[in-house]
Order: sequence, then structure tokens, then C-alpha cells
Amino acid sequence: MDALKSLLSPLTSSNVTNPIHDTLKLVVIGGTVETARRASVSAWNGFIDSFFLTAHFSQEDYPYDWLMHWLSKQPAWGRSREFDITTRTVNRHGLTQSTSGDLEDDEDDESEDLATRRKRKVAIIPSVDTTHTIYYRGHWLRITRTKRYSDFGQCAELKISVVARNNDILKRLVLEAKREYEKDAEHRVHIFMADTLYGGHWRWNGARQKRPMSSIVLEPGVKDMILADCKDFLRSEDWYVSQSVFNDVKPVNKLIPRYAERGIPFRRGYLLHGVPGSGKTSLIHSLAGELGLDIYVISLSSKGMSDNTLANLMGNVPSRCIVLLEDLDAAFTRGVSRDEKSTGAPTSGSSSNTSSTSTTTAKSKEETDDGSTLSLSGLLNSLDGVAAAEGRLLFATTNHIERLDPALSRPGRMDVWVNFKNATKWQAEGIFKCFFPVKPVNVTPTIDPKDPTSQENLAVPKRQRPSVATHTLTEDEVCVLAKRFADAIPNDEFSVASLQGYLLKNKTRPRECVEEVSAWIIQERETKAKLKKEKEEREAKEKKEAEALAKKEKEEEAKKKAEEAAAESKSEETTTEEPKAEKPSRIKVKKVKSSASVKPAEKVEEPVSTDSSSSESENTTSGEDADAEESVTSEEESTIKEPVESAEKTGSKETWVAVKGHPPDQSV
Ligand SMILES: Nc1ncnc2c1ncn2[C@@H]1O[C@H](COP(=O)(O)OP(=O)(O)OP(=O)(O)O)[C@@H](O)[C@H]1O
Repeated sequence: MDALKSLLSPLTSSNVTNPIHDTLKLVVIGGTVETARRASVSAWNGFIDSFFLTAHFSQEDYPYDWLMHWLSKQPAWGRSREFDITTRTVNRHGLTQSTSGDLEDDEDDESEDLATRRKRKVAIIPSVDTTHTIYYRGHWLRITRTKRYSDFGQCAELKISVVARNNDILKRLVLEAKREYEKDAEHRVHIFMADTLYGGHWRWNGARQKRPMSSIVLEPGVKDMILADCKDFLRSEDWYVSQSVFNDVKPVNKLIPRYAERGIPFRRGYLLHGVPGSGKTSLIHSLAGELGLDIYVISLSSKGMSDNTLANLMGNVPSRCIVLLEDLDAAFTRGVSRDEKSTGAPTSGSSSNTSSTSTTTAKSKEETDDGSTLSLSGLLNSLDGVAAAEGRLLFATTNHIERLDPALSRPGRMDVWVNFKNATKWQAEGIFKCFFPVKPVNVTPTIDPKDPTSQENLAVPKRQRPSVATHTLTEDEVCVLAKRFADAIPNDEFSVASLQGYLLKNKTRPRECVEEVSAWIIQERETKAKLKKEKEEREAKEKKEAEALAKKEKEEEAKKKAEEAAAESKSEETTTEEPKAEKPSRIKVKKVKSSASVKPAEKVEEPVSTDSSSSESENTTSGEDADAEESVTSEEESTIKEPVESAEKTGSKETWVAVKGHPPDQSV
């Protein structure tokens, strides 16, 4: 204590009037107070936090969607001072469907465009990095939405804290949010698309309204067969067998896992093949709605698709879902082969086009440039390898079944095959009936006080009212018109999609639609014939161009070869010529050698000045080197003829050395 006093004495002493001491005093006191404040705040926070239970929800998982959906419905947002407003629908990225309690534009505008927009609702959701407090079942929830960056880009997180003894309240909250979400999503099918980035992951692509099975018109029994098969499969993972089978003393039902027990992978594949626009994709969407499953779509021809990426994607689908491999043949026009090393490059044989090799080569380069390295074995492994999810329904669609490898379409991988053809008369009748639903006759418009449309109808004089659905037909009328329509449609010539297109154009004129159908058929045939002709012409032109290109390439190649051959023979000639050119120097060297003590270079510089040596060398040449001179061929002779002559002219052999410019070989 004394020590502290003595330490503080300079600060507390009244005798000290130094301003520095006063400042020091202030700093020490201020610092002490701030430290004490901070310590108490953090202690308080720690104390408070110790009472809070906190749950974290990542955007990458479903509970985040459920809670965001639940939050968007909370009336508490009406009192909140900070929030986000969105018109987006419920999705895997955190934005939610507007529902009760949302804002709605009540603007009364007659414009059709505005009337459509008027239906768009907005939802209020928690703003990012702000803590909101919501009262829920006797508890205050502290909700914070944050954003973080992951490998897959931006990712949001939700943190919910509550003061409670245990986490029951949070569990209740999550379950309630899930129930509400599922109730709202009851009429929708969620679609996920395969994204080949980052080694393959699933990207939420929207939720579509369920399509009733009755809107799909297929030959009798086809729809029912597929639906029953799917239902049977989904039900049959566990197989209840009567115990009496094994022990007939007391029959007891016993659960035997049917697929696992028998070593059969719990997967089922459906191959829907046939002409375009015949309802393959529509049927799958309809089935997903009927079975309450999400759809995971993979396009095998997408950029960057590889064996690993596909295996990752297949390994990450949930156990109960529909995996849709769209346009399976698209992967095969790229020439996917059984070979593991296949890079997906198109082979000439795989191309459906009749264009020549060069076209295929160009295509090949273009297609392999997209980084796709999917092989058929990779595809097969992904479909039934260990990573492939159990309990999934695999649907594959193709317009060209003949292009598929038998290994891919064999039972076990594709258990059920369905052929989709062009519309039959039966289908034409069915699609007509779907399109013009029957409405009861003699319907007098009733006035609903809550219905603004009926009030609007009342407000206008009777003669000005819009005719109530002029195309409304009685059941009998629809049947008769549908029959006439079907009679006019030839079997297996037009796709259901094209019939639908025609009906759409005439959606308010059912009778005229039937009357004009024959003219439409003629027109369609003409268009088809024209398109076919154009296609044939285009193909012929392409073929011609390709042939011309191939011919040109061939000619160029032949020309190049000829040039190469010529160059080769020329080089051979020069190699044989080279020794001939050296021979004179050999001869000359001997001549030089013969000129004994005389330095050759000096001889070159002053060849004529040494008369005696020159006569000496002349003698030597005529004597000892006679043999060497004889060994020179006639051709070589002509080569050396001129210098020799010039040497003769100058009267000196050394002069010839200077003319040729060959330094004599000293080593010889
Ligand atoms: N059998 C059908 N029943 C009802 N609508 C059909 C049928 N076939 C086609 N349609 C309609 O035609 C359009 C195209 O159909 P869909 O996409 O299902 O055909 P697809 O066989 O999958 O074609 P593609 O092979 O080109 O992918 C859809 O709007 C769908 O409503």
C-alpha cells in the first residue's frame, strides 16, 4: 500500500503543479476507467452469451431455405427498421417466395401489361450483417444473416440465437419452417443443374409448377405403366416377407431388405427415346411432381465435363430424386468410346452428318477444345459405380437410340425403354381435349362481391361486357371437334409439340381450328419439304466444299512431296559434287607440296616472283603428280579446266591456287 502511495505520490501530491504531471494523471485515470469499462462489457457479454443457444444455417443446405422462407412470412418485419425487399422466389440462394404479409401493388390499371405485373409480389427478408430480434413462442430470437466467400462463390449464413435452457425451441422452429416450406413447395418441382466448375457441383435452377399427369397425352397404358413402375421401385427398397415363408409355425411379418440382401443396386433406369417434341421431358417433369421428387439435370455434352466431374455429380445427388441425363446421344456424337482414354473427340464414324473427313476434323478440334474429357467407361462407372446414389431414378432421353453403345442401354442401367413416336390420331384427339377443356353450358356470370372481376363486369353495361369465353364448349362439342381434328391428322407424321403449337395459335377459335386444320397440314408439309430440300442442298454443298477442300489438300500434299523429293535429290547431287570440287585442291595441294620449302601463303601472294621454284614445281607436276591428275574425271577436268588454262596463260600453277582461293591443306 505504501509502495502504491509512493508511486502515485507525484500524481496526487498537491505540491506538484507541473502541467506534465497533470496530463499524466489524466491519462492514468482515463486508461483505468476505459479498461474497467471494457472488462465489464465483455464479462457481461460473456455472461449473456452463456445463456444463448446459437444455431448456424448455411445456404448450402436445405434448412437455410426453410428458415428464410419462414422469416419472410413473419409479421415482425412490419416493425423492423432495416430489412431487404425482394421479388425473387424461394431458392437455394436465399431469396424467398412472397407470401402472406407481403407487399402487393394495388394500383388499378387497365393496361394488360400492368395487370400482369400487379400479380408480382415482394417479400421482406432480414438484411445482411444486421441483428434482428423476433418474438417466437415466448422466446426472443436474435437473427443475423451474414455472407462469406467459399470455393463456390458467395455463400450466405444465418445465425439464430435464443435464450433457453435447451435447444428444443430451435428444433421446433426448424421443424415448423420445414413444414411451411414443404407446404408451399407442394405444387412445385425443384430443378438442379449440373455445374462442371470446381470439379462438379449442383446449382439450384428454380422451382417449376407441377404438371398434372393428365396433361401428358401418350398411347393408352404407357403413362400408367411408367408411373406404376416408379412407385413400385420407390416402395420396394424394403421388402416385407411373411415369416411363414421360412417358418410356418407362426406367421410373422419380417423386414428383409430386398435389394441390399440380393446384391442388387437399389437404382432404376428409364430410357425415353424417340422423335423430338413427343413429350419425353414433359413426362419426366410430370412424374417428378407426381412422386414428389426433385430433378437433377446433367448435360453430358456440357463444357468441361469429365469422368471425375460426372462421378462427383452422381455421388452428390440425394438418395431419392430423379437424375435426368438429357440428350444422351449428344455425348455419342462426340464419339465417346469404351476406351478409358477416350477424350470425347468425335470419330468420323460417329458423325451423323455425311460431311467429309475434313469437316469432321474441324469439328473435332472445336469440340475437344471445350475441355470435355468424358469417356464411356467413365459414364458407366458413374451410373453404377459405388459412388452412384442409391434410390435414385435415372431418366435418360435421346432422339437417336441407334447411336447408343449397347453397354449403356443394357438392363441394369436402363431397365425400362419407352419409344416416343409422332402423334397418333388417338393422341391428336387427346391433346385437343386437353387444350379446350369442357365448361358447363348456360353459365350465367355470378357476382362475387370479393371478386373484383365480377364487380368490374357488373359496372359495365351488359352489351359492353366482354363475351364470357367465346371458345367455351360443351362436352359433346369438344368430343365432336376433337374427333374431327383427329380424323384430319395423319398418323405418325406430326409431333405432339407441333400439334400443340397449332392449337396454341388458335386457342380462342376451337371451331375454326378444326376447319382450318387441313390447310395447316398442307402448309406444314410444304414447309417440311422446303426445309428438307434446303437441308439436302446445304449438305450437298457442304459435301462438295469438303471434297474440294480434300482434293486441294491432297494436291498440296502431293506438290509438297514432289518438292521435298526434288530438294532431296538436289542435296544428294551436291553431296556427290562436293568431293569433285575438292579434288582440284587435292591435286593442287600435291602441287604445293611438291613445291617443297615454299610457304603456300607466300606463294599465293607472290606467285610469279619465284621463277626458279615455279619451274621446279612445273617439273614436279609433270612427274610425281601425273597419277593424281589422271584420277580426275572428265567432269572434274572441266571444273578445273579454266583455272588450269588461266594458270597456263600466266605460266604458273601457283597462280591457279590463287584463283581458286583454296588454302592448301597443311596436314597433308
Ligand atoms: N405427349 C405429349 N403430351 C402432351 N404434351 C406434349 C407431348 N409431347 C410434347 N408435348 C408438348 O410439346 C412440348 C415439347 O415437349 P417435350 O420437351 O417434352 O418433348 P421432348 O420429346 O422432350 O423433345 P426433345 O427430344 O426435343 O427434347 C412441350 O410443351 C409439351 O407440352
